Amino acid sequence: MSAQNTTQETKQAENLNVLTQTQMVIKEALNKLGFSQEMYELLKEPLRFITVRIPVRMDDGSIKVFTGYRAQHNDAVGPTKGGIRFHPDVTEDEVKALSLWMTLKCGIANLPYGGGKGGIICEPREMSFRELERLSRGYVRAISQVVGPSKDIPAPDVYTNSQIMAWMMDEYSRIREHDSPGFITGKPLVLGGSLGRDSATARGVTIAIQEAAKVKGIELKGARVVVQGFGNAGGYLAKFMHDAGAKVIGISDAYGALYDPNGLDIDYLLDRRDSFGTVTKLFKNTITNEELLELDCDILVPAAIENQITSRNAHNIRAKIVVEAANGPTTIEATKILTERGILLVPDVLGNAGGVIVSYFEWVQNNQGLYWTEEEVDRRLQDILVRAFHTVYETAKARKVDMRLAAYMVGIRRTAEACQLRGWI
Ligand SMILES: NC(=O)c1ccc[n+]([C@@H]2O[C@H](COP(=O)([O-])OP(=O)(O)OC[C@H]3O[C@@H](n4cnc5c(N)ncnc54)[C@H](O)[C@@H]3O)[C@@H](O)[C@H]2O)c1
Repeated sequence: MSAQNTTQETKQAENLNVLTQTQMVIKEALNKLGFSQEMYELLKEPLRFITVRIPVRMDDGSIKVFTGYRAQHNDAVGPTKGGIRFHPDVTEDEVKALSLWMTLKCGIANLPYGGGKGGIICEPREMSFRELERLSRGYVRAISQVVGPSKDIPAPDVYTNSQIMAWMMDEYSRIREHDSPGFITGKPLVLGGSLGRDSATARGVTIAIQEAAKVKGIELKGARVVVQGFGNAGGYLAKFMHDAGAKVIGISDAYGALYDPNGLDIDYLLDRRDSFGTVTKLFKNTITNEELLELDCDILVPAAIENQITSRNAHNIRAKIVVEAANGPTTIEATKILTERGILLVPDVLGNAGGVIVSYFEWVQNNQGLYWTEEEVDRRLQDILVRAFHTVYETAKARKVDMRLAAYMVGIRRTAEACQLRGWI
């Protein structure tokens, strides 16, 4: 058998379905915590999942019908919470997996929420501003019965932003006939957004990197950092790393990657980036995303999409720390390989929880009508994430499990207990 065949078979054998991968780890986490098989049966899928059809009048006068989803994983702890993704590759399983991850994040950060998530199959990069507005409003009309400030609270995700949140909030407020800022988070500041929400995910990733670097004895000043994805999460993160004195030697977007062993000019790249996080198209000397991931560096941050580190390339990763800003960038198989190789992996449900934590702060501020300073937001975020990092890290050590399984154990426990206390299981 040729080496090429073996690689292909390994790839085929590896489970790349994000939902079934997540279910496997949830099952193991519940087992380790001593919960029953029935608990797994309840938590392996969202409690509620709806599919909607959204007719949109396009600029040329035609009508296009889009498919959207909303998943509500579990509301035993409180209302469900999670972003809305606009992407051509959105699938039912992806939205479900994303909602399960939101439950885990809220559990790790101790927020009074369960997980939710939404998505629309569309190509926003090819739609006009007005078409995007009509699609956003149409989605809210389609899901308005099952969402709300004390039911299910959406937020931004891939290819959605504060403008889209503003349209959605406006549509919901019109339907309900009263102002409802607490319906959605990630809003512009003048519409009840929170200071620090835009950069919250990257701030959280930065805190996780700082704690992981301490554990690994790596000095952040001068550390070589590679970031895959240059959108909301990756762009801010590259900037924060640069400002902390680290050397950002590689960044990428959907079209390619840039590499400079002496450090890239992040401010310049952010300046030239478009609203979809694209910048590499402007350059000739690009490398591929695959090459980027295997660069010699201290800290690697996948901040784009799923299944980027798999059994195919995990042996070639040269970073000492991998912090997942994206959701689901590393497969279960690759997690094992990285852990065996002594690479410290900070999993998504911990690494990128900063987004939902500051979304929670935004919702709290909307509910109380009293707004906080950016310093207060940052201080509270720091407190929660430092505690969460060490809880997960200590669990991994004490239970002799990898960081992902430890994070799942910490994250799922509260929801499982709440289901028991409510008498559901
Ligand atoms: N924004 C948040 O608050 C938040 C919170 C938690 C998790 N996340 C996760 O972080 C990741 C990125 O989200 P974002 O909000 O920064 O999205 P974004 O839309 O702002 O940016 C996405 C970036 O990824 C790049 N990209 C897209 N497809 C790619 C591919 N195939 N290969 C390489 N790069 C690709 C894009 O070019 C862009 O630079 C997602 O997994 C998202 O779920 C985001």
